[in-house]
Amino acid sequence: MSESVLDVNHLFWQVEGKTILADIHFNLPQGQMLGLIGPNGAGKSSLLRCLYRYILPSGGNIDLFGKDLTAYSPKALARTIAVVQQDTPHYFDLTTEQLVTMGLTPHKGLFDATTSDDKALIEQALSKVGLIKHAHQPYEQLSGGEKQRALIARAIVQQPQILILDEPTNHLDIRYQIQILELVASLGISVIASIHDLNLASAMCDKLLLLDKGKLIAKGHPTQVLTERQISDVFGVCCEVNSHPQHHKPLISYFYGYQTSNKEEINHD
Ligand SMILES: Nc1ncnc2c1ncn2[C@@H]1O[C@H](COP(=O)(O)OP(=O)(O)OP(=O)(O)O)[C@@H](O)[C@H]1O
Repeated sequence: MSESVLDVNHLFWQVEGKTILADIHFNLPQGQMLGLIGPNGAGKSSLLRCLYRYILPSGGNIDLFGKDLTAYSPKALARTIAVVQQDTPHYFDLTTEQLVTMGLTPHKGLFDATTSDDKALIEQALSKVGLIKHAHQPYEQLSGGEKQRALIARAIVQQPQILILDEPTNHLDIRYQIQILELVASLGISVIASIHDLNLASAMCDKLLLLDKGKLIAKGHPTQVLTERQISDVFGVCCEVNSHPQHHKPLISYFYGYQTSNKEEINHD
């Protein structure tokens, strides 16, 4: 069995008297891609924010390579974990290439110059995400999907051991959704990503965590988590789950007609 890089034990987060995360426990095995799924407001971003130490949990603990997350210096943490957040931040005055170069920061001293190896790494990362042609364009001029890909290139340049992605595919067209997640999987590093598209999560992830109202409802292989019953209970939709013809993991077909049944309910009231 592969070694665990991240261990989360009995994690709680309360804010303003509300429990946002309750008793979350899981681990991330070395080299695996773990998908975080659940409806809006389930707590996915909050959990990821705890993992990259943006939020200090109210209880429980997070171990990174067997050491408490709070014991890491900011620089050591940045060398270990790269994060691509859900909302694209603003980087005025930077070209795409300069943004991607920022990935080197945790590996550099204050006066260290960019070496030819660094330049090759940056060019490779830009090429992997299909942005070579945009290298000298201002980052702010990029489309939403291009910005997302630039942030992934920056994370690649950061050479982390763990990559945390909060809805990495939300601005991407279907080709780039598949391509970027395949690229991330091919890096061979451990990944935890929140993903709204359950079929994409099924195809791309080794294991899934299903969250609802801050609680962990299910965890395991996609076939254990993506059952018709669980999808109906948590997302409130009817579906049929079959085996995907290529990867044989769950393929979900959704049924429609919720608006009609809502109207009927409203009329009955
Ligand atoms: N700083 C905060 N203060 C108060 N409530 C918060 C805070 N951060 C998150 N929440 C609440 O915690 C709940 C979970 O939010 P979170 O963003 O983690 O959900 P999510 O699963 O990522 O949702 P989505 O799929 O819509 O992005 C929401 O009800 C949100 O309003």
